[in-house]
Amino acid sequence: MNRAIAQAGTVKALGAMSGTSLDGVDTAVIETDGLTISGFGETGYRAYCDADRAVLRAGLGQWHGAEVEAAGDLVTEAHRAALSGHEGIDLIGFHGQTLSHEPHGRGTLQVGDGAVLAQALGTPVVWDFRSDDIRLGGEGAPLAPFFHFACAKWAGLSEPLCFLNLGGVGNLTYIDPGFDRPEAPGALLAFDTGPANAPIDDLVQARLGLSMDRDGALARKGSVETGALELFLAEPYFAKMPPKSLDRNDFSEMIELVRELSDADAVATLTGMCAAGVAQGVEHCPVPPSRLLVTGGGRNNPVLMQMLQVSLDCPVEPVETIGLNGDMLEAQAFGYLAVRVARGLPTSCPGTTGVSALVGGGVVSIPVPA
Ligand SMILES: Nc1ncnc2c1ncn2[C@@H]1O[C@H](COP(=O)(O)OP(=O)(O)OP(=O)(O)O)[C@@H](O)[C@H]1O
Ligand SMILES: CC(=O)N[C@H]1[C@@H]2OC[C@@H](O2)[C@@H](O)[C@@H]1O[C@H](C)C(=O)O
Repeated sequence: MNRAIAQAGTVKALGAMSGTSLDGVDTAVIETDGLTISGFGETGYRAYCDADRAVLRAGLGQWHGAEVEAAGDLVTEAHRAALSGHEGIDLIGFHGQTLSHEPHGRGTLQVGDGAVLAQALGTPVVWDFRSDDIRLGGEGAPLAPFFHFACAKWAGLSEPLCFLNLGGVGNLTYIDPGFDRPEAPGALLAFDTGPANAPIDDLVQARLGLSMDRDGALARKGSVETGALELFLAEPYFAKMPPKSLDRNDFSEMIELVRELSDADAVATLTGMCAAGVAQGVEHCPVPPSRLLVTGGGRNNPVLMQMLQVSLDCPVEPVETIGLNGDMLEAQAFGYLAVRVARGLPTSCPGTTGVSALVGGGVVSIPVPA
């Protein structure tokens, strides 16, 4: 019996995440028993080249067909390369690449084949983390909150706080570390706050051939167009109570709201929309958070971080402030969640996805000896 699938003890899990920004594959080792974090190990990053990104972009919003197949093959191969070479791994947590997400419609689609990876790498792989949650009426996302809870415990935090991921999409996790289990009612509240970097990336790519507004250089020169911001916040999503989640392109019409603006004003306005979505989301927290710990690439954007700081009454800091690696938190999360799935522990609850009951969904693929 594989150690990681046994019912106790700390194991070395290797997590992998390819997120909605389509920037590349993050990999990270985490030592855990599925409850507490014992340590963080080596990390890796394999960037997608422009040709890779074009294949993935062609699959966005699709559910079937040649573009989905091509994206899936690319993701599997990219992960086979990225996950090779790590020593002494007991279990792999493979998220795959989300192409489409419509939890109360067609469901959710993450491409990449964990069974192929298990066989190629000779290591058990946990994958397809979101489907069971949706089958039980949940949003299927966000799933990192159970890991954020473990991180808060690892850091010895005791006051209610929030983790905020600023990737292509933003997601917020409210945590009350006073509880001893993430699934305890009241321990967690989580949801997607709105678009984060995806619309900014898409606009600067289309207008300027840039992959991002690096360091907020453009936003710094621009001004937020308040009319567009008000139209954005009038979107029904923001009045909706959690649970709620988003597809990467749910707000792609935002680009229309800034079409007539200069590059700097358009980027500043999209950045302001991201911050406004977060500020609106924090209002849902049961008590005001003592601090907001920011992870994901958006924490590197000083203009966005400043907009968040002036919008909130608590300190807004990168997760590095408490010794975490904001580039790798999602990869670590799927290593952590993989151990939980393998050991029959929940990975989502009503407070994080609106699922009707605790669920620890996922497929465990075991390599067949040659
Ligand atoms: N120095 C920087 N300045 C501004 N933005 C940055 C910087 N570094 C990264 N970013 C932004 O962060 C994005 C990547 O963030 P991240 O890797 O967390 O996204 P992801 O994990 O793919 O998305 P998600 O969490 O939604 O799945 C980039 O596409 C870019 O927009
Ligand atoms: C369907 C899907 O892949 N959603 C992603 C996306 O990217 C950020 C946000 O929206 C979050 O809800 C989720 O990913 C993170 C890893 C999560 O599940 O916690």
